[in-house]
Amino acid sequence: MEEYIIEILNFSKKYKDRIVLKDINLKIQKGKCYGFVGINGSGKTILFKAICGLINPSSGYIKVDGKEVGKEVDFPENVGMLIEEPGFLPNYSAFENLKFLADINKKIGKNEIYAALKYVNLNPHDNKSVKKYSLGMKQRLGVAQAIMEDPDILILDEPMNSLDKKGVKLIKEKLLELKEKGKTILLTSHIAEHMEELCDFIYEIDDGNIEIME
Ligand SMILES: Nc1ncnc2c1ncn2[C@@H]1O[C@H](COP(=O)(O)OP(=O)(O)OP(=O)(O)O)[C@@H](O)[C@H]1O
Repeated sequence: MEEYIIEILNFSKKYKDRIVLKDINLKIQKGKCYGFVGINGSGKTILFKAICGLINPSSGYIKVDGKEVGKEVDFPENVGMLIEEPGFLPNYSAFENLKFLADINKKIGKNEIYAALKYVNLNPHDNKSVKKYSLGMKQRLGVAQAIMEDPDILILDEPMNSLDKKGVKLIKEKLLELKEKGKTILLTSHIAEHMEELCDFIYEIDDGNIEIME
C-alpha cells in the first residue's frame, strides 16, 4: 500500500473575493520529490505555507503525517522549510543565526549546525556577519537552516534562486542525495530543467487548479 505523508483535501484559499486555490486535492508519497510550477502569483507559496501551518485554509484541510495542520498540530513536526527570503539576523554570523533557530526546538546542537553549513559548502567557522553575505550565500544558508534538524519533509520555495552554476549543481546534488535517504521533497522552480532533473512528479498550478504535468 502506498504511504501518503501529506494529504491535501478539498483545500481552498481565498483572500477577500479572490480565490487563489480552489478545491485542491493532492496526496504526497513518502520519499518522492514533487515539483510545483505556475506563473507568478499562481499560489505555489500559499500552498507551501498552508502545509507548514503558516496560513489557515478557507475550507478543506491538510494532514501531515496523519495529523490535521492547524487542528491536531499547529506546525507539523519533521518539516524543514525555505519559504521566501528567510529573515536572518543581519549582524550575526551564519552559525549564530542557525544556533538561535536551533535553540527553539532544542533538537540539535553545535555539531549538527556545523555539519549543515558544511553540507552547503559554507564555512561553519566564518565569523562574518550575514549582512556581508552575497545573495547566493544567504540562499545556501537558507537551505542549511531547512535541513539542519534532519527533517523527513523538505519544503523548498525556489531553493536554487540567486545561485551561480556551481551553487545550483551543489544544491541539486544535495537534494538528490536527500531523496536517496528517503526524504520527501516539495519544491518550486521557474527553471523547467531543474524540475525535470529532480522531480518524480511535476504539478502545475493554474487559475486556482492543480494538475499533474505529463
Ligand atoms: N496575505 C495575502 N493577502 C492577500 N492576497 C495574498 C496574500 N498572500 C498572497 N496573496 C495572493 O495570493 C496569490 C498567490 O500568491 P503566491 O505567493 O502563492 O504566488 P506564487 O505562485 O508563489 O508566486 P511567485 O512565483 O511569484 O513566487 C497572489 O495573487 C498574491 O497576491
